[in-house]
Amino acid sequence: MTYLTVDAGTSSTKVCLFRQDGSLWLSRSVSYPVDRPQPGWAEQDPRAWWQAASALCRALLVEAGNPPVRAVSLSGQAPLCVPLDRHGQPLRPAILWLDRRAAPQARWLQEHLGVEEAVHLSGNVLDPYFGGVKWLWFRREEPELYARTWKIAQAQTYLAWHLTGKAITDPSHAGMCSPCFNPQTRQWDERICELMELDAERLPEIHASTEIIGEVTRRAAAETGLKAGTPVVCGGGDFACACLGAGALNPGQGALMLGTAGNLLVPALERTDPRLINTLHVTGERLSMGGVLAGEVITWVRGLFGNPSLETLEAEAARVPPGAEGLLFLPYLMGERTPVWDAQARGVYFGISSLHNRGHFYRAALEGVAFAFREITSIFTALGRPLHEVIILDGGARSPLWRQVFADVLGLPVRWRPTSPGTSHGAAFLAALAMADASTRDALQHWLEPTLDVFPNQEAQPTYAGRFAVYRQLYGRLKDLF
Ligand SMILES: Nc1ncnc2c1ncn2[C@@H]1O[C@H](COP(=O)(O)OP(=O)(O)O)[C@@H](O)[C@H]1O
Ligand SMILES: O=C(CO)[C@@H](O)[C@H](O)COP(=O)(O)O
Repeated sequence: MTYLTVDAGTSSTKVCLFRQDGSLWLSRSVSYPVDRPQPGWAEQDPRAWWQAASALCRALLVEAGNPPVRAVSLSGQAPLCVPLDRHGQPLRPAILWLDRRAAPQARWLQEHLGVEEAVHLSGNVLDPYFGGVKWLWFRREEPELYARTWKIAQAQTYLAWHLTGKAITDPSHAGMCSPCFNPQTRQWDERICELMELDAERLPEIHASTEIIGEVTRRAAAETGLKAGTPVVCGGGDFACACLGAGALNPGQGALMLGTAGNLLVPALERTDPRLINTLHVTGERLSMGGVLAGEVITWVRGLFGNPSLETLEAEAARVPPGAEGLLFLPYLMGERTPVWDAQARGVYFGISSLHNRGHFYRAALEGVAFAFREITSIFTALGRPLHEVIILDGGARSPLWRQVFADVLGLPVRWRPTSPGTSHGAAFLAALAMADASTRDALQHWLEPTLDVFPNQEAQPTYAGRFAVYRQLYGRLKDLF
């Protein structure tokens, strides 16, 4: 028996096949672009997710010799605006989590709902990043399309619809759709939807992440090679599945997910803080995270230099000393979320001199993302939950230099599981829980391989402390100029 996972990420869709003991059997992905029709906008064709998912399922099942699949589990990027018509067809390109076009709608909500009330009700500030704010842009700016909308989906909803014909989501996704979700009732907040003149009927049903939401239909079976009737498990946001898949279960542990986005995730905080993103975990408890731009920064810097290989860039950056000889990078290429919540902010290379070469620019980019996370670790410390270690996972975690930079900048051990598929591992474990093959979260420990660890290099600490002090001041001094 196997579990099959589908993860619709920002840069690619990944399909993985796991054995029932949790070990990875096969994993494949198909990449697609992010479209940027205007500055600050980011869109994607949702059909690319299903085309990739169905083709990968077929290929993987053939490659594995068509093993029985016990359940399929889903994860995806969020929060998005993906309006679907009655036939499940996308009415426009998906508005991605990266997209900050809804700044005027965030301002309208600040005036008519108020930030304090939004934080009180949903745990989160009012920013164009959040799903509900994006939905308000859609309803106001594209009323004809809104009138034809059956459901406003997430990537997970869209995959689930193709597999089962049902439009669902889960609390980890819904919590990112502030201010339209109430974490107390774990349902859409109808009062706020009414204020926004948004019809709550057009939102997907919320199910627990470990719930079986349906079965693979005959049509989906023909498209994917899965057997009709295979159970489909709800799953969760890629960030929440990453936190589970990292095995970050104990106080003092944080999961550092490095996809296009970077998320530093901590479950079960006693109190939330609006500088962070606050949602619910796939396990049902609270989940708080710092969210910054990560892999997108790498893709961008590579592109600037004509797309040399990551190995070449990494080797050049490794020859540059910690602190990049005075070159500092603010990674706010698409505005920034935590902790500054500023859609207008932009990236900055600061302190450029004629000494600096490509290796310096690459190293400064790696260090800039790590500094952004050091701001987040200091918030967790202030909340009484200091981190003692981070477990790093997903695309960017494959970089040995970045793992060392994180250890040095955060001053924490950085642990990594080389063969774990990160986010998808968490989604697969949700399938095991849903099928009652695992009964408690502790069973996850048996699924996870030992970590490969890096520790802070003491010699780098004074340099990074000094550079972080400058990093912290930079945004404050520049923010009125963006
Ligand atoms: N060796 C590496 N060093 C740094 N970044 C990397 C490396 N390998 C992949 N990445 C980054 O990881 C991201 C892809 O990770 P992935 O987990 O697949 O993301 P997503 O879920 O957003 O599709 C890309 O943005 C890429 O730049
Ligand atoms: O916005 C968030 C949460 O901070 C992201 O986790 C998105 O869900 C995108 O994830 P990736 O596609 O980068 O993995």
